[in-house]
Amino acid sequence: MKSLYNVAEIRSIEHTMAAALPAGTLMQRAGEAATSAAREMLAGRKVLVLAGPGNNGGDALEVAATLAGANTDLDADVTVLHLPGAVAPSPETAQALARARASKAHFVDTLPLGRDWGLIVDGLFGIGLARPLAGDMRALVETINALGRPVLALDVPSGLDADTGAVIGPDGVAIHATRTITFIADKPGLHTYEGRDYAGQVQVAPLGIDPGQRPPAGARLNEPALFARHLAPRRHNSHKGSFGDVAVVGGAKGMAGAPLLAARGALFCGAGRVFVAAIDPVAAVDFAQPEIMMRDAQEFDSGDGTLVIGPGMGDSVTAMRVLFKALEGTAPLVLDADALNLLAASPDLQGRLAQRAAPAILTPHPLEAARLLGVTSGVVQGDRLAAARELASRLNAVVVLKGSGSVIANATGAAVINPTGNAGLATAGSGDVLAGICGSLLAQGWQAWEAALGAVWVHGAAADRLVAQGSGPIGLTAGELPVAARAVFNALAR
Ligand SMILES: NC(=O)C1=CN([C@@H]2O[C@H](COP(=O)(O)OP(=O)(O)OC[C@H]3O[C@@H](n4cnc5c(N)ncnc54)[C@H](OP(=O)(O)O)[C@@H]3O)[C@@H](O)[C@H]2O)[C@@H](O)CC1
Ligand SMILES: Nc1ncnc2c1ncn2[C@@H]1O[C@H](COP(=O)(O)OP(=O)(O)O)[C@@H](O)[C@H]1O
Ligand SMILES: [K+]
Repeated sequence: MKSLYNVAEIRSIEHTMAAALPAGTLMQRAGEAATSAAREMLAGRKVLVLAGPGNNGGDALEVAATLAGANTDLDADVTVLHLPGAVAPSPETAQALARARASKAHFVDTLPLGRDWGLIVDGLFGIGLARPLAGDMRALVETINALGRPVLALDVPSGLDADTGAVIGPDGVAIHATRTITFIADKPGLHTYEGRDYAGQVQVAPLGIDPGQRPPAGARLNEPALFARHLAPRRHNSHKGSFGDVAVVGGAKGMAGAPLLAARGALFCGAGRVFVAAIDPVAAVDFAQPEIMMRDAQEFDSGDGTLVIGPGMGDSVTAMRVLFKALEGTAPLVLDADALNLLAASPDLQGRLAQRAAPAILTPHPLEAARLLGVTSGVVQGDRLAAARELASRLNAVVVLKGSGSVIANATGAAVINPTGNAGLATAGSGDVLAGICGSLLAQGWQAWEAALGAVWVHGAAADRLVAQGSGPIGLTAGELPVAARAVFNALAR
């Protein structure tokens, strides 16, 4: 299981472990693990080690001491930019400083000129960063980022909030790492919002702490194991009725494509029968996808089928009426796009949703989530896990808060961050496809929680597959996703 621990949880594990080990052991282990990572990354002799005032700086000093130690086979030329704080360092950091001072590393207090570093080790700040980087520290981070050299961040890229993935701001800066070696356990902020861009490749160094002995984490990374029980080869003796009906409700004038994309998402991920119930019907058939049955939303009765409601739906009286009827009914629901905006404008509809017994998945992007919560999208992005959990609990639904590192949360407070997907998905219509995939899995009998996890994982993996094949990220189109999702899904089911 890929657990994600927040700073309070990490501190508590650290506290327990430190009490059971000789002083300084954890920092020495952090230094050893980081040194191995540094050796793998070296792209030249010259190494710059940035050592800040706290224990993150202590880790960096351990790395410097080992890379430039008497026993090393490396011919590294190590420079330590040491930036001690006003208060005395912890005993373990003081010990690391003494070791680094006794090594061949040379110490400086301003950044040397030149840009030919074979590696930069970022040990400025870790999980103890308490406020935005300012003054000289800010200028240093900006200069380091402008050098464009390989950077190994220790624990967390300095300036990034390990809980939220936000650069600590307002208008903050953070180190852009090539790779982050994070200690004790993985952290949510490395995988969502700005975290993926700043952390680069993430490696976990457990420091000898047995994952089995850690308390349960508040969040985790999405992986097929979380929805694997629904992944089974199809029985020979099956028919289209075995895989459920999906009806996509949407498509106001000028937005007919959105429900078609959702319908294709549903079809290519295995729903038995797929309908589009259009608010403003424009075509009797989708010639590119004639399997999709076209209906008029005002007359359509979906029976027990799953409803995906919202793509391109608009905010007309008809749209409102159709949404109201859906909330009154007992069908499993996926609420997306305009359905979420209509919901945000109506506390009555929100109350009805919260009281439904049938499953519901909501797929807001950050602005839709902000409207539902009555805050700005900045507030939502500032703590994506909290926003997704709050929405899920208020509306008694599974919530997918979309964007880099989508967060899936449920009403009991569970939160999962999705690692698949890439910026190729930042294109109109990709969210519609996701909503359709969610509906498809619900229609095939998946529980809402697992349907959301599976759909988000497959949707992201489809985009990753397209990029690997050269069809993106630039210019990847939403219409390519359903076929790629089918390939991903079948590979999983096998
Ligand atoms: N303990 C252990 O067993 C282990 C710990 N480990 C390592 O320790 C790291 C946590 O260490 P930490 O708690 O010392 O915090 P850290 O991130 O170094 O920063 C705190 C310092 O920064 C300062 N400061 C904060 N914000 C600032 C700002 N904006 N601008 C300027 N200064 C600012 C703050 O000063 P103050 O706020 O008090 O003024 C304080 O001096 C963790 O990420 C991991 O790398 C590993 O070795 C594993 C074992
Ligand atoms: N940088 C990114 N990394 C991963 N996924 C992304 C990224 N940008 C967008 N996405 C995904 O793409 C989809 C976009 O959905 P949405 O914003 O609703 O767009 P639209 O309404 O145009 O379809 C979501 O699933 C979102 O998580
Ligand atoms: K750091």
